[in-house]
Amino acid sequence: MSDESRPSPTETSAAAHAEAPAADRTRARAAAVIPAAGRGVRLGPGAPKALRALGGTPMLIHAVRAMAASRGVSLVVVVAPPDGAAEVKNLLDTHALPEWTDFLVVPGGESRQESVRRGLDALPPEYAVVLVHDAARPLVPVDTVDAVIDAVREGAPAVVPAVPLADTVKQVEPAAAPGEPEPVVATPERARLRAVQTPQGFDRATLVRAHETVTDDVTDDASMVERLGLTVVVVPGHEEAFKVTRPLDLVLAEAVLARRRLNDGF
Ligand SMILES: Nc1ccn([C@@H]2O[C@H](COP(=O)(O)OP(=O)(O)OP(=O)(O)O)[C@@H](O)[C@H]2O)c(=O)n1
Ligand SMILES: C[C@](O)(CO)[C@H](O)COP(=O)(O)O
Repeated sequence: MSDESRPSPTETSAAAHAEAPAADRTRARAAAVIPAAGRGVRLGPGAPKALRALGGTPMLIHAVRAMAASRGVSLVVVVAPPDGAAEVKNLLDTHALPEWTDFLVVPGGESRQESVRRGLDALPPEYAVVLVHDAARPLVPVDTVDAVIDAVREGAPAVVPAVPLADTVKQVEPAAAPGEPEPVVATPERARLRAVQTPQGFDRATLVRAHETVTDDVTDDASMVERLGLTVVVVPGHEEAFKVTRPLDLVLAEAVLARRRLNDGF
């Protein structure tokens, strides 16, 4: 479908989707929630991080395309910066996106957790599988997205893509006062640690329950499911699914994109 004929994200209708049996996740349709409402303070001054350009295209559009590239994803819900929903709708209307995916835009909240919850609240009922993907991970390959969906469809309540660590990690005691040292209290066995990426995939009912139950601040959605006492399954992540957090990450992302364009003959 051309950009001109694709329905506006505001016009996308939940009724357009067929009902999937709640108990059968093997063929369940997946929706991706993309929290994109962060400021990007660690990236430095400028527009909200998701709206900053990567290879001339907003980072958010890369992230949306990464989700929509999967045939398993039939709805993408973008959680926009609170005052940026109109701009995000306009971006989705004016960039080429796969025709098999519908789009919704909702305003975000004060924290990532709150933004994800708002995205969940906007989901039409027929989606039994939900991915949560950071706008700040614009270059995740489609194979990683598909692996996460497959693992949820096979019955895991929660799935995270993860990679081994290159650095040794130390646990420290917080400094007693600013400028004071942070003594090391432990060195976890590196071979048992993983750096966790997104998209994280969930049985929808489980993720909704996790967000209703866990109210304290956490840094990812899977940890909320862990707190329910459920098992979170790990699938292989990908080095290109890194999070753009600091300025150097943007340099790396530009390089990865340039390499892809070279390989694709653009
Ligand atoms: N209130 C918030 C905060 C974060 N996010 C999203 O959560 C993802 C991961 O967060 P992070 O990389 O920490 O982004 P920021 O919060 O923007 O970064 P910073 O902490 O540097 O400001 C990002 O896609 C970000 O847009 C969100 O939707 N709503
Ligand atoms: C969800 C996440 O990307 C998993 O690694 C990460 O925890 C987000 O952390 P942030 O501090 O909100 O960037």
